Amino acid sequence: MPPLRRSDSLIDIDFTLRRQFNKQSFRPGQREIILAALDGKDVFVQAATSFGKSLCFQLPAVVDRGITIVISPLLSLMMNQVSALRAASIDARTLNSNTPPPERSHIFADLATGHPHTRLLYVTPELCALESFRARLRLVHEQKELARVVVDEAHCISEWGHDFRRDFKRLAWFRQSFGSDVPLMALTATANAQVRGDVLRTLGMDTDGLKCFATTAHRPNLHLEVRFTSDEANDRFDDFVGWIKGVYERRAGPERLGEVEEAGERVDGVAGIIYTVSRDECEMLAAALRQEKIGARPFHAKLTKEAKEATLARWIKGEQGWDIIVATTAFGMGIDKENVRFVVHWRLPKSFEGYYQEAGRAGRDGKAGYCFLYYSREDRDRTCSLVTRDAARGRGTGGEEESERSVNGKARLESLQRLVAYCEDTGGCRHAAICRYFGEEAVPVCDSACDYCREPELLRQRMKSGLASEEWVSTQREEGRYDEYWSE
Ligand SMILES: Nc1ncnc2c1ncn2[C@@H]1O[C@H](COP(=O)(O)OP(=O)(O)OP(=O)(O)O)[C@@H](O)[C@H]1O
Repeated sequence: MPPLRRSDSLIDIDFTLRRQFNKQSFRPGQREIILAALDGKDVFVQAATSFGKSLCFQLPAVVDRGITIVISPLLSLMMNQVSALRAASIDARTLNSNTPPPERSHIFADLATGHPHTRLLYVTPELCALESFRARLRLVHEQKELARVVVDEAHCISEWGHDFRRDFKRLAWFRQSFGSDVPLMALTATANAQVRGDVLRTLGMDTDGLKCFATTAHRPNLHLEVRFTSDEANDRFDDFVGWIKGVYERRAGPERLGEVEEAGERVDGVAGIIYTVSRDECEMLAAALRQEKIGARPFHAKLTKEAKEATLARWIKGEQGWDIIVATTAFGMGIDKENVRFVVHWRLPKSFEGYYQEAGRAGRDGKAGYCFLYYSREDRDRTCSLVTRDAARGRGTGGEEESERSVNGKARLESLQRLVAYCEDTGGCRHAAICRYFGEEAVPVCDSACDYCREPELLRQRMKSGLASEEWVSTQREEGRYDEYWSE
């Protein structure tokens, strides 16, 4: 039996938006998605980073009867969302490895009533694979109180995606167990046609009743640029310090200072993220920037939970000295700070999707965000050897796992190659290249928001003078210089 629904959701949603979510109006597309969900449809949402996808399942969860289960790949992402919802007096909770025992008991007792008070329960895909948890959900379903199942970052389902996670595939269980009684919603910012097809098939959403919403991946407020470099030039640090100090100087100048002070900001209060690939580089770079009196702090998986939480909280608050996070990719999806003004990729990321997800942390308030990526051919070879090594890891495991890994390895390598081609392409708009990558036919309007559209000739010159020649790089490669160079 399908869960009971409220019938007056049309009236409810504007009121709920203002009262519980403290937002004045829906962004384009949100209302339609929310109404389709409230209508009991399966919904697939593909929308650019910062579109406001979370509201599309959070609001129905508040308006509808029953509990909404949200499956998410990252603990930090779940914790951020749960604390924001609880601050808005919405009964949201999370069950994961960090959940304290009393909270865990509370959630289990709540589910055991069959009529849970919890509106949204965030869980990991691993938990959904456990029989004990499944039994609890069956009980809630029997009471017609399982309102919806949401799969966030749904691209993790597909081995053709850059973030494939085996346990996401097992989410097929929901449709197999509950049929169309329990509507599903899957959301992602980064899926190509193949990944999309996999998500829909795996979850059993590929039916006539499905409502698909896809918006462009284009983020017109992101200024995209590739900065070319080489091992020999080794000039990233000076280049970045020159750039950020230039930004501070302009903010301190007569034209901008009044505006900066009026907004209650500091001249050097420019929030940003620098992505590095290794822990050592992350630590060293943050320390070197602090030596230059730039407020940079490291963030990587080996820091204690307390250190990470403190760093994140101070950066989000915009405290002096905590302006820039220097991070490994441990700091990625789900970071929702609205005034991040720049994202720098210190080295070539491992995938096209990863790059665009991370760049998408900039400019979430709709104002300009600067995204530049330092690209060298030596890094290209290092990253390629890393991705190839990762792909080889599953060899010999046999069966389904081996075949998944081999597909995923191939997909990752392909994605990296497309990113390399993007970096070395000096013949067209960056925004258009990104939209093409995600399978869009329409060409976005760039309005000088990329290095090509601003100064195509300069871009070509910069590439010519900035990169090492292929001959040089291949000699180095043959000598094994790029092997085993990075440890994450
Ligand atoms: N209707 C709205 N009015 C104002 N702000 C909104 C609205 N909807 C969402 N937002 C805000 O937009 C920001 C981005 O939303 P959200 O985190 O859901 O993005 P997302 O689409 O999941 O992006 P990503 O894929 O990058 O994580 C949040 O701060 C959210 O509060």
